Amino acid sequence: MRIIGLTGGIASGKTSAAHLFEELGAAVIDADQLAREVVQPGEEALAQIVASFGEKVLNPDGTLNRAALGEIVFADPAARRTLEGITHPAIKKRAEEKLERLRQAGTGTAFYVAPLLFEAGITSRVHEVWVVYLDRETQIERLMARDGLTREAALSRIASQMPMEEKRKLGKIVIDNRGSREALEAQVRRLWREEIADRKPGRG
Ligand SMILES: CC(C)(COP(=O)(O)OP(=O)(O)OC[C@H]1O[C@@H](n2cnc3c(N)ncnc32)[C@H](O)[C@@H]1O)[C@@H](O)C(=O)NCCC(=O)NCCS
Ligand SMILES: Nc1ncnc2c1ncn2[C@@H]1O[C@H](COP(=O)(O)OP(=O)(O)OP(=O)(O)O)[C@@H](O)[C@H]1O
Repeated sequence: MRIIGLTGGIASGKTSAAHLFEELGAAVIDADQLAREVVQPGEEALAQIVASFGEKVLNPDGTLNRAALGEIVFADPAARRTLEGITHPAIKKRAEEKLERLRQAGTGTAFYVAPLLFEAGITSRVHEVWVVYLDRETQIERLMARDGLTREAALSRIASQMPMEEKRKLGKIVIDNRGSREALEAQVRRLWREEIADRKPGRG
């Protein structure tokens, strides 16, 4: 099974691109989604987060208060590393399980969508890396609009990741998402045809 790592900066359009590949028939595993699964009530990672950050990162119903935890970790690199030390092993384990299931199902190509593919050193687990690229100003605008963040909060999230210009240089393929949604879709369709369907007929 060929595993393509799909990465890019925050709000670059990874999820949007992945959905388009999925519509074309690709298998997709999304690290952000796994990150949500591993902190559900009852999961070991949630207990560890509470032990490290206190009850203030919980909602009254016992679920993780993501906004409260986000405010802490995107303002404090040491706190972010603590959180990553808890969540990343659990995310990686779950990703391996999902990849194994896809492999057993005879999947040809799977996308592993992960914002921190380079930062977390997961590149060795994928066969190639594709990067969704965006210029900084559009990135700030889309991030503020999607998450309702102030410019300052958006900038601190962006600063917690490897700069987009660096990520761009590391991609085997760069998907340019500065343009419209239609332009993104056109690139995805072309890549699907040229890089996946024509190379390996059949499902993803
Ligand atoms: C801090 C948390 C609770 C904030 O939750 P929130 O719902 O606001 O954001 P969400 O999880 O949807 O992430 C949005 C984007 O933030 C960026 N981001 C998330 N975690 C990190 C991080 N540790 N470092 C840098 N950027 C990050 C990514 O680009 C991600 O796509 C959450 O992001 C989290 O648990 N992060 C730690 C786990 C992690 O590293 N996830 C990234 C996938 S491996
Ligand atoms: N070409 C585009 N034109 C306009 N808006 C777009 C375009 N592509 C994506 N968006 C919007 O930009 C925002 C970020 O896109 P998306 O959520 O796909 O990014 P992401 O890389 O998965 O982000 P994150 O790292 O935070 O998970 C979303 O609100 C999405 O709808």
